[in-house]
Amino acid sequence: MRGIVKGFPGVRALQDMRLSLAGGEVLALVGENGAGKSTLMKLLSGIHTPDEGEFFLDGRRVRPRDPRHAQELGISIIHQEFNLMPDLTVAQNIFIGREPRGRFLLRDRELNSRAGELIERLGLSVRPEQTVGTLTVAQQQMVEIAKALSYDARILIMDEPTAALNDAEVAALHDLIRRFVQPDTGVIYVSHRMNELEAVSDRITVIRDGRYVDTLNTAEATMSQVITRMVGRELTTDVGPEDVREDRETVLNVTGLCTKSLLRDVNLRLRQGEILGLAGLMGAGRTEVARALVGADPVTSAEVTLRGRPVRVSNPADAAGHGIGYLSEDRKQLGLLLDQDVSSNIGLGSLRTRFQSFGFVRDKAVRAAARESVESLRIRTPSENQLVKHLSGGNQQKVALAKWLVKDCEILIIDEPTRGIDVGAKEEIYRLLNDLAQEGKSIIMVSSELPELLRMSHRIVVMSEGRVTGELSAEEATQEKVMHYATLRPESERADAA
Ligand SMILES: Nc1ncnc2c1ncn2[C@@H]1O[C@H](COP(=O)(O)OP(=O)(O)OP(=O)(O)O)[C@@H](O)[C@H]1O
Repeated sequence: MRGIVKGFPGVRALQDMRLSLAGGEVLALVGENGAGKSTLMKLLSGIHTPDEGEFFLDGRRVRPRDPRHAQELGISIIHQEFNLMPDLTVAQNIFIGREPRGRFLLRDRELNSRAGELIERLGLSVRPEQTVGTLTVAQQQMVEIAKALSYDARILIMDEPTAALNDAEVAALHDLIRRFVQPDTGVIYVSHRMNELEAVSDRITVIRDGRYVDTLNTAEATMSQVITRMVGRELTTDVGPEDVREDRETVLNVTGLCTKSLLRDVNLRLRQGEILGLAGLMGAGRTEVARALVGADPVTSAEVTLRGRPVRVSNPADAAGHGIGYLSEDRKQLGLLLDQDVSSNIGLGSLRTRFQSFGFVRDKAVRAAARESVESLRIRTPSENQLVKHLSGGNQQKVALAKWLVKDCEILIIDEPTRGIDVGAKEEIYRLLNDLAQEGKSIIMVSSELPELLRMSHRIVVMSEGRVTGELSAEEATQEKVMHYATLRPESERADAA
């Protein structure tokens, strides 16, 4: 691709952009939130059309008109949010819209056998007749890959494919990518996770502010070179938790938290000014704890006290009323109003408490607070008046976080706060969280990125299969110790103790 220009109203998303993918390679595409990665990939896969620029495939000039045309050219894209039908089987999803004709039973048998071949070729751990809705996120992603392959894709684009995967699943995905790459196929891998680039890519193309910056050979590059090119400045990564005194008041105390589906007898204590990390593998129950605490899911039993006083939190609005903020891990449910502007979204949660006097909303104050957040979190937007739906994924996440930072909560429960957020902005968020803790706010942070938890938490509570299996202070916590507790089967632990 060369000379690519793409604009949206008020935004120059890409200018004079270029990119080349060789046969047999995995090319990583990196850049800050809003740098233009998704836009570039959407041009390549025919979702948007460029204002200017040329595409060449095997030296021949092409122009993907629409997604179907791109697919015919052998270009497939797997988005962060999958395009799968949960009620259909794996085989039906792979061949959706292309089912063989003929009698129903025969048709299903042929579908299953064709899907079976694909699955075997890729060595996937799913069966053709499984219903997609019952699969894990990692397995659903495998179905997406099988689907892309069934179109004889030669170029496979993966947009942040590991955002919802655990370490073992990431390794399995990287294996799969390696198997997919043949001399005449290639993969473009968009990710914010620097350590994965080293593991999976051959070359790394860096873009910044919609422009091409550089392409490096992964084997020869250091990650700090990549990061410096990405953010255009040196990054300091020295923040970590400041000490919290042991004698600080307990703000939130939870005992015997149980839910119907998963949680068994969870006990948690959160002190003032503390960042408490919640660790565990996917499905361990971390998100369930967060949701139960803010009343987003029903609990079967729990005793919750806030500064020693028993409280009952029956829904997230209730929680907010008690000064408990909750940032969901789910992008689609971040609590953003996509059709409203950045400023309204940031101010929304605090209208009554911060931005209202004599019944009038102080619009100027809301805008000033929004501008401050835009600056401190480096939210990439033409102004605070831009509609949130026009922001890139990572920038939407920042707006969601800003909403809670502005609201001035006593307790902040944040689930995967830096998912999809670029390295530079991560540092800003860590700094802000630390400042909040210093001011005496208390934070529960759920994250599947262990290095992030180890760096940020004063204490780490580890869960497995719906129970708390261990607790580690910042001094004693290591990756190995956390993993030990995270993989402990609570039953066997009890057997050990006996
Ligand atoms: N439909 C649209 N209308 C207006 N602006 C848009 C639209 N789509 C993208 N943009 C803008 O184009 C720029 C590039 O966005 P893009 O989604 O490509 O970034 P990205 O590099 O993928 O970011 P992230 O890492 O956050 O996913 C951003 O400033 C974004 O706000």
